[in-house]
Amino acid sequence: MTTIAILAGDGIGPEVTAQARRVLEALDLDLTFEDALVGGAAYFAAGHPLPPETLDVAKRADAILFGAVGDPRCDALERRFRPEQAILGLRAALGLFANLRPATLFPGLEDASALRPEVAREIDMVILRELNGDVYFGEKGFRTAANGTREGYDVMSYNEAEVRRIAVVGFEMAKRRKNKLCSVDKANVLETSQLWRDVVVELSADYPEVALTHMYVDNAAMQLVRNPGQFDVIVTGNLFGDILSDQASMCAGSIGMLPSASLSAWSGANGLYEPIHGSAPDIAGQGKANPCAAILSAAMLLRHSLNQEEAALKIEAAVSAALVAGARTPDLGGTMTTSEMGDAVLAALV
Ligand SMILES: NC(=O)c1ccc[n+]([C@@H]2O[C@H](COP(=O)([O-])OP(=O)(O)OC[C@H]3O[C@@H](n4cnc5c(N)ncnc54)[C@H](O)[C@@H]3O)[C@@H](O)[C@H]2O)c1
Ligand SMILES: CC(C)[C@H](C(=O)O)[C@@H](O)C(=O)O
Ligand SMILES: [Mg+2]
Repeated sequence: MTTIAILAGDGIGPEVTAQARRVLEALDLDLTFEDALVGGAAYFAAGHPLPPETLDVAKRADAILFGAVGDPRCDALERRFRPEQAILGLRAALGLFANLRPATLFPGLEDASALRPEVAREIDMVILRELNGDVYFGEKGFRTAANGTREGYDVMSYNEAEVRRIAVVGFEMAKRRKNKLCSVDKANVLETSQLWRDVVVELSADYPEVALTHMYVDNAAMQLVRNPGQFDVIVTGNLFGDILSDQASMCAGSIGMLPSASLSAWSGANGLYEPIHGSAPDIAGQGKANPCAAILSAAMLLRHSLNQEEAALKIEAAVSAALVAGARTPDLGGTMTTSEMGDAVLAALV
């Protein structure tokens, strides 16, 4: 029996996850679903954004389908109680260091992209984001200097083992795609990035067939909108990957279109799958959220954790067919509700 943990979370999380679940159920794969509270929903119900029972459910499951966490009512809480700590806690507890964020333009979405159609059409990349280190997990705090000046700090660091294991995934992915790996850093300013670059260069000796390039993150942000077609696999740190992937989403039409897989090993066992977007409090409860990123995350779950490539392709083809047929939520310029978009994908599932 295969168990999928459903951690729907806050805001539009439960709305989009429900559609992804419907699609998984329709495939008749003999999956069992186990729901657990996470984020603000868990804080209000159980006093903690990642209660031990939820972590247990996540650890026991064969894979996790995650919605989103974040609730404006929690923004003033002590940090350890904030909803966002739940996703950070899961990534750390499960050792999910490799975050795959594919960005492709589905046919017909040229008009939704923020780029000119002929530029947008070329997007077909994966942003591989390191997920267990960087400034996210360094020492952090507030302090007050003797003169009363307040200071906040977050230490950025990577050790070479952390860089090497994500770089290996980057090279391996590039080998399975177009043999192009672009490592994005800020080595002109940051020692963390200099070590990152040195380690990536050392490793490249093992992958002579992969064309390795390096790009500073500010230039990468510019190149992503100038000519996204130049990228195949981008490998980068936690913070840069977070920012660049939101940016890439608008090149591909909408933040509601980009799925992700968070893996603890190249094989993908026990992964966590979630849209790259957040809980979108501005549209929560209105049926406006695009469920495609969540549905496509379910496809990634089948591919990477359950070894069900055929079923994954079926879901991706159904999303594509629904879009080609004109199915659109408001973010894509349409009027469909979240569940109508789910209906359209289900109807296209063959
Ligand atoms: N992994 C996660 O759980 C995750 C990811 C990002 C942000 N967050 C949290 O979500 C909350 C809101 O953050 P934010 O507003 O910066 O980012 P967001 O991604 O939630 O929303 C940004 C903008 O994109 C829109 N949007 C997002 N997803 C959409 C969808 N599926 N369909 C249509 N439109 C969509 C929103 O309406 C909003 O205008 C915060 O608490 C943040 O910390 C959580
Ligand atoms: C909610 C937040 C902690 C998270 C991140 O920064 O990783 C989000 O932006 C994401 O992209 O998954
Ligand atoms: Mg983000």
